[in-house]
Amino acid sequence: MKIGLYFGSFNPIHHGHLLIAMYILQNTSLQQVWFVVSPQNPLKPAASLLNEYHRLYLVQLAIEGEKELKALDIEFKLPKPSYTVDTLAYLQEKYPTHEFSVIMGSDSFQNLPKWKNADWLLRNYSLYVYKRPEHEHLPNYPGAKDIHILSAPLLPISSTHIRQRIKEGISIRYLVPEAVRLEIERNGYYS
Ligand SMILES: Nc1ncnc2c1ncn2[C@@H]1O[C@H](COP(=O)(O)OP(=O)(O)OP(=O)(O)O)[C@@H](O)[C@H]1O
Ligand SMILES: O=C(O)c1ccc[n+]([C@@H]2O[C@H](COP(=O)([O-])O)[C@@H](O)[C@H]2O)c1
Repeated sequence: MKIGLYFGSFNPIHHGHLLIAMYILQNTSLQQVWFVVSPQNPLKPAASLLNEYHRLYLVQLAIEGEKELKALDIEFKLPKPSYTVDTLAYLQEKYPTHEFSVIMGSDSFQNLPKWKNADWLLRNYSLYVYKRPEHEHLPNYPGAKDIHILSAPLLPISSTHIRQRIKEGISIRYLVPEAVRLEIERNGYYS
């Protein structure tokens, strides 16, 4: 099966992420999208991170009932911080018959030279890249296997924006699925 891996902190997951996943399923040959929740991005501070199991549960709530979407906790058991190439090697060994590709926003795509073994990743995996505002420039990476640029609809929201709103006591209704909002509010996350 052809699987798109959507790596992220998902701190928390929001409609921007979900819209991309749906766009991928409807407009590419990928058959499933797996959200890989990263406990710790190597390039981001850990300070504002909600516990990884809570973030995973929020993803599960967000995708409940969607057969083509899955939430993965595999990086929880791998060494931290989470290097994408290590996770890819692990997944390929665990699911030898699946063909994996990597989905990312242009912010992550611009940052690729800072990633561990980025050349290996680019040479061996197809990437599905969509443009995010203020990250319009797409660098050219010679030797890359296959880079699909998507014109996906983008919502001008981010997890940072959502955390900020919660801190300021502003509603996050409609920015995240309702089940996610209720779970965040019930537990007082990010406040
Ligand atoms: N509104 C959005 N539309 C499309 N993609 C998004 C959106 N927000 C984040 N992404 C992408 O989702 C992936 C995971 O992102 P991440 O979990 O860091 O979300 P984020 O909203 O960018 O988080 P933060 O604001 O905490 O940095 C990244 O590839 C990022 O480019
Ligand atoms: O492998 C790396 O060197 C690397 C460097 C930066 C980010 N990543 C991964 O990219 C994903 C997106 O990160 P984030 O925090 O922007 O959602 C997340 O899974 C990170 O672990 C991976």
